Amino acid sequence: MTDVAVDLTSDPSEPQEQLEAVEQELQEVDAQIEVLLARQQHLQKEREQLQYLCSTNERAPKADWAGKFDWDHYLNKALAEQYGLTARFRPMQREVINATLQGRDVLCLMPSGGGKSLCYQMPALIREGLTLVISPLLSLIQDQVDRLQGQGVAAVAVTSLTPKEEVNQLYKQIETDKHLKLLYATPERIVSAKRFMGKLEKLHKSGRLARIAIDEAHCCSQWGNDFRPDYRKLAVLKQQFPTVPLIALTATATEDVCQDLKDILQIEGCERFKSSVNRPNLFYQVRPKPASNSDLSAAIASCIAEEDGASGIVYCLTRKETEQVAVDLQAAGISCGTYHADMDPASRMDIHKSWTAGQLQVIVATVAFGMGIDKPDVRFVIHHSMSKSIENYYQESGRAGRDGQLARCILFYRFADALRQASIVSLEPGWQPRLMKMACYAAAVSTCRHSFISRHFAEAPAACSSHCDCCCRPAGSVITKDVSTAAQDLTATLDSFPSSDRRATLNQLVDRWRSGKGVGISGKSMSKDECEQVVGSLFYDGLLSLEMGYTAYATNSYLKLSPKGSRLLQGNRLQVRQDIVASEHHSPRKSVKRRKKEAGDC
Ligand SMILES: Nc1ncnc2c1ncn2[C@@H]1O[C@H](COP(=O)(O)OP(=O)(O)OP(=O)(O)O)[C@@H](O)[C@H]1O
Repeated sequence: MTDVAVDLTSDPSEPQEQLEAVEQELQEVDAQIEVLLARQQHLQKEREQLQYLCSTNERAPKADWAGKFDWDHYLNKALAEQYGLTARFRPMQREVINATLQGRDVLCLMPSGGGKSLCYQMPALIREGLTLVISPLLSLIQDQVDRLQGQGVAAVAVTSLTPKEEVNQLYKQIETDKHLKLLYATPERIVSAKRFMGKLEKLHKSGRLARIAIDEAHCCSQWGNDFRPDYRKLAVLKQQFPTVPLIALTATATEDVCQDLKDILQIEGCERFKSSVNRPNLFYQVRPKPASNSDLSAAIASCIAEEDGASGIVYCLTRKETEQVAVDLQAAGISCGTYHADMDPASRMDIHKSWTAGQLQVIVATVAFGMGIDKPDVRFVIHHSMSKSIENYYQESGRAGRDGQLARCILFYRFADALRQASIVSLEPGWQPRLMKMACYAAAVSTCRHSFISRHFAEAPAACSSHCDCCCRPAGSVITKDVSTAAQDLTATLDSFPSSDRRATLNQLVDRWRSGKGVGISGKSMSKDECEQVVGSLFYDGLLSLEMGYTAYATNSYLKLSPKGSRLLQGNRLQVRQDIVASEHHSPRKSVKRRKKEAGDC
């Protein structure tokens, strides 16, 4: 910065020039002041955050979170009085609550239905101040607020559905009502409503913003199963309120996702609690999916008939499928309704309510029927088509058996569905390994399904106790078949496609193979279903790979010989698993009883 000396005795044209120079310099000074003020603000926040980290480290070096705390009595009392539960916490709940009450940032990984809501509601109930809860879904928010208000807890929500006049009223209440305990909002409100953030700032300054809870925190990560761009921007919360303890909760986060969400939410030094993902009361089963829609609907109807009228969900891939399956199930005498994103919100809510109240036995839905379903007695979740990842499947099927009683999770699978899913999700980042893993789960015939899921979430293999079809399968029901001749014929068939890309859709490949127009005749002797199974086996074993083709109207999945494939085929022998249990239909209750008698577990 230079000083400008104004000489008023010089040429009269000069003061004008000098004035301009002074004004210009003043503008520069203003700009610099702005930069410095912003820097000052940033440093003040950073100082606040560092002071907070130093003080929390001093206050609670490494507490025994399961130990005794001053507030134990109040927790037990609130559990009994507010929730009508007899002072028994579920695994990890007490530890999480203690850490957050101690002022720590917390990452809480608990399975679906494990009781995450209690972990942030309980501290809100027994302490002064307001807890801000960020939740992704309006229906989920509404459900929670209704329930809390029903228990006499002062909870409100500000969402896009709140009428404008009510928003103004709520903003006033947030400022003045010292008894308000929980404030629910969607991430969009944090990210785009400046006025809302302004209110939170004021609340923070007055010392009343007690904690922040981020439900379904895996939505922060693009590696997670439900990525929502606005969740990424929640970084602003720790930047604006560094001293306010933050608790992030999720049921489905792999290690990568955990790291990602800790970075995004800026809770690197948080306490992390993880309870096992294993849901021992769920019986997992995969059944071969019939090729025809009517056979499939009949198979689903027969699964439901085994349930003696108990409540359940059937997940389909598309809106059209939900409608067709619902018609078929109704024709089979099953009371059901559909739920998908194209329905108007009021109809969706009606169906949801009738199902929750037990007036409808089954809800046939797309995954739009998702987070926040809290019906404890769902006895079965049937997947008409595979999910796009293990995380998604775990979460969708996990809506069964939230009461801890035995429930069934049945997936109908055929290899074509993996390719169908691929064409739907192929624009999502990191979709291929996730889909591949899900296909491997579905195609497995002898790997314990509970262990498969546990390993996926980096846990030790779960003790299954015969709660999956693989562990209940009688010896000899799975054979290993030598399909090396078929594999060679199939490769030659792929080679007979135009040399520019040598790729084919599943139908093109199977049709040409069976017509014998490729090289070799093995395809001629097999049914379409068998051919599809062999192609699937080669895909899981890495001989075939996927390639996506995009046109203006459609996305197609093509199969190609992978580089690994041509290397493996040189040996000319290929062992491929072949599932021969097409006619096997387990009843888990019977199987579990039978297996317990046999006392031989997996
Ligand atoms: N300690 C407890 N004892 C008995 N029931 C409990 C306890 N804690 C929570 N619950 C009940 O368990 C059910 C599931 O709880 P909650 O909705 O918090 O699960 P969640 O972990 O958020 O599941 P999701 O991830 O599927 O939303 C609720 O009905 C809740 O009232």
